[in-house]
Amino acid sequence: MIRVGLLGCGNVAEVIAKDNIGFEISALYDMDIRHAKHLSELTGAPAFENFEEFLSSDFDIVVEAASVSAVLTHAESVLTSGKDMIILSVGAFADPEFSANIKETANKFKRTVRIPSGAIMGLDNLKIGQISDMKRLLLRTTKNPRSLGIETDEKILLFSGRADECIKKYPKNINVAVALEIASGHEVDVELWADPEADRNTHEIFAEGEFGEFYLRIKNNPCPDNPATSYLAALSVITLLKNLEEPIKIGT
Ligand SMILES: NC(=O)C1=CN([C@@H]2O[C@H](COP(=O)(O)OP(=O)(O)OC[C@H]3O[C@@H](n4cnc5c(N)ncnc54)[C@H](O)[C@@H]3O)[C@@H](O)[C@H]2O)C=CC1
Ligand SMILES: O=C([O-])CC(=O)C(=O)O
Repeated sequence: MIRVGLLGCGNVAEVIAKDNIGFEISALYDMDIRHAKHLSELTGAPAFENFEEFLSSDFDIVVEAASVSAVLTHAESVLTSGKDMIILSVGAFADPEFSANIKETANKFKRTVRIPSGAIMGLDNLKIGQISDMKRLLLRTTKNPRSLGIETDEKILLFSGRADECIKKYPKNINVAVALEIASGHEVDVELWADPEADRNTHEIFAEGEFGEFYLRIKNNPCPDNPATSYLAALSVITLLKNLEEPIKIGT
């Protein structure tokens, strides 16, 4: 059975820890030790205060559900320690230097970094953008102002521009845009809306290219303890782990 070390023991990690299908939680690390200890009580896995001790303990793969800054700080040492990694805070890859360095390190140490589809769908076949022309790719995300850390009585456009700029301003809310960029191999335009009427996190994807046209809208239920994060993001990681060692892979 795959043994998982959780980097980040918040809201997504708790869903993963509770629904461990085909894998076991073997180590826990969070910069807030209380969060790691809470999951330790649920899973029986040890909670580490020191990142190096966490990393050298006995498990196969680090599942990151922490923050963009945690990825920037720790991803390289995870790979050099000989462990694979699943990265949910994919916004870190908007930094081209970091991205190139992780690719080089993963190659050198023969490790794999997997980026789950997270809070969106449709990512698999948008990869065709890597080999065929795509002339429009837009992500329109709408969340409740509370999730975005602001207050407003009316629906407002908070950001319109490139994904790599948006993730700098909203690192906890728009990782999906960077996932779209990596999958499609194209720049993504982003609109981020705050809507006080929104009780779900909605992502709309508009794509147009050599293949034809594509529109997708997903209305995500929020996670129980963090309305900014969609429940789907946790399900996506669990499903990725469940299928990790399957010999037949589905999806592009
Ligand atoms: N790719 C995607 O589609 C999605 C990505 N996300 C991202 O996943 C991550 C986890 O989300 P949630 O569980 O809802 O967040 P959360 O805020 O509930 O939990 C994050 C946990 O990580 C810990 N943490 C943060 N920075 C850390 C660091 N540098 N070192 C160690 N621990 C650290 C925090 O103390 C907290 O316990 C967030 O970065 C979020 O933006 C969330 C939803 C969708
Ligand atoms: O959970 C979501 O709907 C999207 C999200 O927070 C992110 O991409 O960072």
